[in-house]
Amino acid sequence: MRRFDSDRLLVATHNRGKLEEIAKLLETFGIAVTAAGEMGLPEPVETESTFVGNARIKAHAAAKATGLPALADDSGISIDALDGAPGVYTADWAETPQGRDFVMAMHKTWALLESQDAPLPRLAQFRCTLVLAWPDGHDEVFEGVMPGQVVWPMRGDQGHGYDPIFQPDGFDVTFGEMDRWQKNQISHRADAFRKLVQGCFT
Ligand SMILES: O=c1nc[nH]c2c1ncn2[C@H]1C[C@H](O)[C@@H](COP(=O)(O)OP(=O)(O)OP(=O)(O)O)O1
Ligand SMILES: [Mg+2]
Repeated sequence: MRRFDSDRLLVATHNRGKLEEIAKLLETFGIAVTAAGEMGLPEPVETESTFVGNARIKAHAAAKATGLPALADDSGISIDALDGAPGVYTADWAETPQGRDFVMAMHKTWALLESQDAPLPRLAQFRCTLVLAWPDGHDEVFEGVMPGQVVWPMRGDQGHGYDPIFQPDGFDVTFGEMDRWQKNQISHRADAFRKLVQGCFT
């Protein structure tokens, strides 16, 4: 495993909610973040059907374009009663001609569960795959998971994406109701970051 040895890391995401969480997670280790958007890097098309495949596309595109190591996060929610959907397509379910609409996507998700009469609790996992890529093509992969359930109605406005309908195991609040930095200590992203830090920063 290759060690990352700098006080600044390029993060290949165009999602502001994710970026804030990642910046906070890295701050703990004295690492500042540069976002791909700030460097004018384009958002690559995510053509793979796995989290790791799409994280690799994003991380390697940014590393190649800049000559710097780059970190990408591909994530999503997998719902048991929907055979793991939306999964890799979590962001796609929110796409509209006007941009992403997560409220619409959450309605769609719940309506689908209702139409299938899915039993309660509606078990689900948030997953996060991190890829740290170097310009020479080498990379490291780390995966995190947070089990929980999809709930309705939507609750809370603290987070981003599908946070208002995801209640993590062991809590009676949704990610959307949780203090953002508390979420950031227990989430799928935090789980993957713990492994990244163990593998590459220490
Ligand atoms: O902690 C989370 N809390 C709520 N929702 C979340 C979370 N983590 C991922 N999600 C959802 C929304 C996101 O849109 C999609 C991931 O899609 P994904 O392609 O990995 O990210 P993205 O397109 O938003 O940004 P980018 O690819 O530039 O990193 O899953
Ligand atoms: Mg994306």
